[in-house]
Amino acid sequence: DEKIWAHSGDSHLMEPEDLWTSRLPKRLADRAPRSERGEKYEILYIDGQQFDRQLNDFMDAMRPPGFKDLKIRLQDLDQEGVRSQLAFPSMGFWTCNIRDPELEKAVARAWNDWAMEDIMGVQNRIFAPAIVPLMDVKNAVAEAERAAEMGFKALYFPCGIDDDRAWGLDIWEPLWATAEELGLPLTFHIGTGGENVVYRGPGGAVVNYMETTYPGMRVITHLVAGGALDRHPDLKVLVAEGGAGWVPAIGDRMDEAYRQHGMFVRPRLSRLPSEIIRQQVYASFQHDISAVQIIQDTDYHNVLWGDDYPHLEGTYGHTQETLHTIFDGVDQAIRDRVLRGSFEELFPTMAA
Ligand SMILES: CC(C)(COP(=O)(O)O)[C@@H](O)C(=O)NCCC(=O)NCCSC(=O)[C@]1(C)CCC[C@@]2(C)[C@@H]3[C@@H]4C[C@@H]5C[C@]3(C[C@]5(C)O4)[C@H](O)C[C@@H]21
Ligand SMILES: [Mn+2]
Repeated sequence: DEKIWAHSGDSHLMEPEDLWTSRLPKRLADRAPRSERGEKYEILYIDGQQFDRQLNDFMDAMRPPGFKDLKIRLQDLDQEGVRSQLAFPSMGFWTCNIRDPELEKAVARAWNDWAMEDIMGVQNRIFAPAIVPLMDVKNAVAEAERAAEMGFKALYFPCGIDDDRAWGLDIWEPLWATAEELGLPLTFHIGTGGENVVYRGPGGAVVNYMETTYPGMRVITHLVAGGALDRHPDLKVLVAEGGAGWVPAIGDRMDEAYRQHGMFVRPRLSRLPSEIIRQQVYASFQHDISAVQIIQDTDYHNVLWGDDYPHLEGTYGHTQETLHTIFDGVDQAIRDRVLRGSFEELFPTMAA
C-alpha cells in the first residue's frame, strides 16, 4: 500500500515536569498544576485542589518513542505519515481548573512561552494553540493579543465551563471579536473543563468515553444559537477529538428548533444554524468511519483527521492501517479535504 500523508488536527504536547517551576516565582509555581504517581491513580494538584486522575496503567500505556523527545517525535511523525500537527496541551488542560485569576494568567502565559520557545521555535511541523486565562475575559483578550504577536495561530479552549460562564453568554463577546480580528480559530478539545469519570457502573469505560464527547456538541450549540458565530462570520471553531458525524446532525436539529420554536428564538440569526455550522465549524476524529461517510450526503466538509498522538485514543503504531481502512476507495476530493484541506483552511500558514 502506498503511504498516505496527513495533517493531524488533534495531537498533544507532553510538558516537562519543571515547566512552571522553572518559569514562575515559587509562590505561584507551588500552586501550578502538578501530578504525582499515586497507588492506583495519577494524583493532580492544582492551586490547592486535589484530583485523582487517570489510572497509572492507562497513562503508562501510551508511550511512543517521541513521547518526550521532540527530535524522536518528528521521526514518529514520518513513520506514521503525519506531516503537521496541531498539538494541544496535556498538563496545560488543567489551567481552566484554576480559580485565582492571577495564578491562571501566570500559568497560561508560562505555558505559551514554553510552547513557543521550546516547541514552535525549534521546528515547523508541530504547533500549539495558545492557552488563554478564562477567569477574567480581559486577561483572555490580552493573552490572545500577546499570543498572536508571538506567532500563535490558534487559541485553546476547554469544552466544559461553569453554567454562569457558558460559551453562549455575551461575557465572551470581547474575546470572540479579538479572535476574529486576529484570525485565530477557537480550538476546543473534548475531555476538559469537567469530570471525566462520571459513572462507575457496568460499561463505565465506554460510558465515560461518550460522556466526555457530549460537551463538544454543547459548545457548538451555544456558539451557534447564542449568535457568537453569526456575529463573527470569519471566526472558525474546531472541536477536537469528538468525532465529526454528529456535526451536520445537530445542524438539522438546531434548524428544526429555530423554525418550529421560532416564537421563542432570541437572538434571531442572519443564517440558519446549519449554514453557520457548514461555514464556520470544524471537527476532528481518529478512527471513526461515519466522520467521512457523512461528507458526501450532508455537504458538511469541515472534517479533520487527528492522530491524538501520543494518547491511547490515537493511532500511533497503526496510522497507515487506519487511514487505508477509512480512505481506500473514498473519493479523492474528500480524502484530500479530510487529510489536508480542512487543516490548511483552518491554519493556512502552519502546514509544513
Ligand atoms: C473503568 C472506570 C469506570 C472504573 O472507575 P474507577 O476508576 O475504578 O473509579 C473508570 O476508571 C474509567 O472510565 N476508565 C477509563 C479511562 C478514563 O479515564 N476514561 C475517562 C473518559 S475518556 C477521557 O477522559 C478522555 C477524553 C479520553 C482518554 C484520555 C483523557 C483521559 C486525557 C488523558 C489523561 C488526562 C485527561 C485527558 C487529558 C490528559 C492529560 O490526557 C482528557 O482530559 C480526557 C481524556
Ligand atoms: Mn486529543
